[in-house]
Amino acid sequence: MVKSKGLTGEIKVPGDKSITHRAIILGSLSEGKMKIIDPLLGEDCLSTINIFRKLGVDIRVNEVNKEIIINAQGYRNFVEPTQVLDTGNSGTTTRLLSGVLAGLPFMSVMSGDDSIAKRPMDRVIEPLRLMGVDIIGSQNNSRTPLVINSMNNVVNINGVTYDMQVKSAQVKSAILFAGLYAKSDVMLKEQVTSRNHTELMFQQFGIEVEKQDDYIHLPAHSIDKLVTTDIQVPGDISSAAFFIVAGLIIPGSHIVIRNVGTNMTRSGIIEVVKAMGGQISLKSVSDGAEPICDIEVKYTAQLNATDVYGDMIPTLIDEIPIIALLMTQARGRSVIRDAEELKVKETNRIDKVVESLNQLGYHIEATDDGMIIYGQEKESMQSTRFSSFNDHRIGMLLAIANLLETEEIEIDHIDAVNVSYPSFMNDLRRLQGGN
Ligand SMILES: O=C(O)C1=C[C@@H](OP(=O)(O)O)[C@@H](O)[C@H](O)C1
Ligand SMILES: C=C(OP(=O)(O)O)C(=O)O
Repeated sequence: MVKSKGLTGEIKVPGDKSITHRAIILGSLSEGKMKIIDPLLGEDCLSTINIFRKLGVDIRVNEVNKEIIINAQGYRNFVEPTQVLDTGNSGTTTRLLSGVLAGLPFMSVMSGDDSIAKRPMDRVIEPLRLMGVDIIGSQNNSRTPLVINSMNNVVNINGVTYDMQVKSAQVKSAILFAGLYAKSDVMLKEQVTSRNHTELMFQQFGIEVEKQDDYIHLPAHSIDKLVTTDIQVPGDISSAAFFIVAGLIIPGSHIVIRNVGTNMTRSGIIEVVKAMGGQISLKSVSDGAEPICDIEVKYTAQLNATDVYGDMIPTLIDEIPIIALLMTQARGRSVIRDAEELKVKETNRIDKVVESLNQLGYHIEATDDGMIIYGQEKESMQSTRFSSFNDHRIGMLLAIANLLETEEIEIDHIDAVNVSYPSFMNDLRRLQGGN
């Protein structure tokens, strides 16, 4: 007997984190008033907002209407910050802003929390230096704090032709943001296509970024083409993922998740659920720059194992913790590979997912680039005291995993969920109550 009854009802998850960050950045760089509708107001996006406020941008948050209003004077009117810019727990803020700050005629210093201090920054420092940016980082240019300093207050950024070595949308975006100010074109090639929200939003702001053969092409002096616009943010599929999986694995569940962003570079979890035989269906709501769907899931008694690897990994990288739980419920052995990037997230998510699911009694093993999950093999829990390790996605994974247990578990540092989904526990309770 599982503890929870089925989750039922409708839900709207908060706005997409990646899209909200990019809208704050582009709205701040442009001139004029713009609105971000249904943004994520989680801690990571608030870190991005606070940094632009320190650069002098007028940004208001209306929590009631769920809007961010930016009244910007353009990047030329930014002021030199007098303090270290705090990126909190947000890798996206740190990496994307390293590209943005590169084009500003002053010195800025960025650093974040203990987790950010461990995350690799050489991946952005190296390409930015190739573009002529004066950026240094601690630990031999590999970690925060990052110091970005325009020589004699003159910005001099070159374009670059660059074949990316890491599978990372944050690195791609850092180069593209720096490339906005470049005096020659940027040509960027990815090994594997990562989320393309930066490219799509550049186009919404009037910038002619386009794919040329295998390269993303950004013309020189693109910053001068920026025209501000309002941005409607779709629901975050990475947040929806927790309820997609809960709906599939908790007996009696039937959930509709409204207005979720289903951009193909992000929606790998849908393909995984289909491959496993999960009851899921999508109904298109809008087919604009970022496609939006309602997603309906129903409890599925018979799920089959599947493997996840290669080009699929960037399309579901943040969902892997909760996909691993889904796989524990499937018949057979599932393998996740090519996912070494998980080791450099808020925590080492290969280790922390395996440790947490093992403690719950599941049979799962860590590998060098992923994990092996032996479905439907469960022993009793080793202890009821767990930790999110200050990683929001591990916290939410544990809260959903607990629904399958007869005993209540304790999750230390569950507040970590505020990074990407502040209303997560409330939404979960609401679905448990059936509305
Ligand atoms: O560009 C982005 O908004 C993000 C890209 C991904 O990181 P990487 O680019 O490091 O893979 C993802 O894990 C992160 O949550 C958000
Ligand atoms: C990895 C994540 O975010 P970031 O890299 O922005 O810290 C995440 O949200 O799971």
